[in-house]
Amino acid sequence: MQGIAVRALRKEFPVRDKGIFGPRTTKTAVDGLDLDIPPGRITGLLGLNGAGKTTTIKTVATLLRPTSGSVTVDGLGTVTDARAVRRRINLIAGGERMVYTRMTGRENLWYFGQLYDVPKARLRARTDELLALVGLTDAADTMVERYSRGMAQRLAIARGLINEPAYLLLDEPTLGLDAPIARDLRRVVADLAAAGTGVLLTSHYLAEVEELCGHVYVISAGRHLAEGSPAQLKAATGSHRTVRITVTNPGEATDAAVAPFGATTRLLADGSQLVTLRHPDDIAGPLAAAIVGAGGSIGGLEIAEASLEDAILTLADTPQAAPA
Ligand SMILES: Nc1ncnc2c1ncn2[C@@H]1O[C@H](COP(=O)(O)OP(=O)(O)OP(=O)(O)O)[C@@H](O)[C@H]1O
Repeated sequence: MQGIAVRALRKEFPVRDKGIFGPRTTKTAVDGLDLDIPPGRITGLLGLNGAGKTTTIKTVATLLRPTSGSVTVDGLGTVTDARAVRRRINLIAGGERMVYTRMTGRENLWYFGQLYDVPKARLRARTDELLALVGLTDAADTMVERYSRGMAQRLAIARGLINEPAYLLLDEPTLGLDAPIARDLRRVVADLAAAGTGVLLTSHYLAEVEELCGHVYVISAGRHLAEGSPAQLKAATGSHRTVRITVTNPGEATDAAVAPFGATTRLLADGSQLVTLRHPDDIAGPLAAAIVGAGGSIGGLEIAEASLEDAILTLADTPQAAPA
């Protein structure tokens, strides 16, 4: 069976409630999750802070053992066949650099390549390819302790690709990266997925998720909340477009004309008036016509499409999103 299959995954951590002498309890970080990460698709995993995303990714990466339930990668269990699973996957976590500072960039890739059993003949070429891919060719023989934060993070991305993983696990991969490098990384990830790599992505940058992901799971308190393509999630939550119209000659007639649409108006510092309307339909035309009909002069019109961010915020606000 191809793909990563997460089935009824549950992960509890032992915790002490009030300091180290407090009573022992357990914290349930993941509470019965089912996820499918097929080859060739970028699958998003979204949720607010503490929803259980990192715990899920670490469990898929064989770094944590499930309390119950299972994770399989191409049919191989992450507990029973951990070694074989590790050859098929790799993890890039934006917050952690996961590279050695007392080695050069090239030495790091060489070292990790050997850990992943990349054949030596292939490793030399692969190292050069990856250093070029992340823009570190010139810094290849510099100690990582002299790298900037962004350079170290780019090296961590190259490290994550060293074994040409069939599945790539990305936990906030663009966290703290400069915009052009983040954009390059997104392109690399999209190309890898187009070539057949299965990707699991968590990111707080919802525009990034919207751009890349074919399917998104939304979780809350370790449980499944919603899933679908970004377009389906937006439709399901009834996310609204926002229309903003600037009127250069404000007056009561404009207020009266836009009121039936449910629009709000606000006077701006330059004396113009901003009319704002959130609506599921394409209503900018009739709204603008009503303003002009009432004698208003339009100085600007802007339509912001509904975003995945709106959809996630709507989901987070729904009662079932609250932790039980
Ligand atoms: N080792 C641990 N011991 C105890 N509790 C933990 C441990 N790791 C995670 N947790 C708890 O499990 C829950 C889920 O954490 P997790 O890091 O998986 O969430 P997340 O969705 O990745 O959050 P964020 O967006 O903040 O990174 C949180 O309440 C967290 O405090």
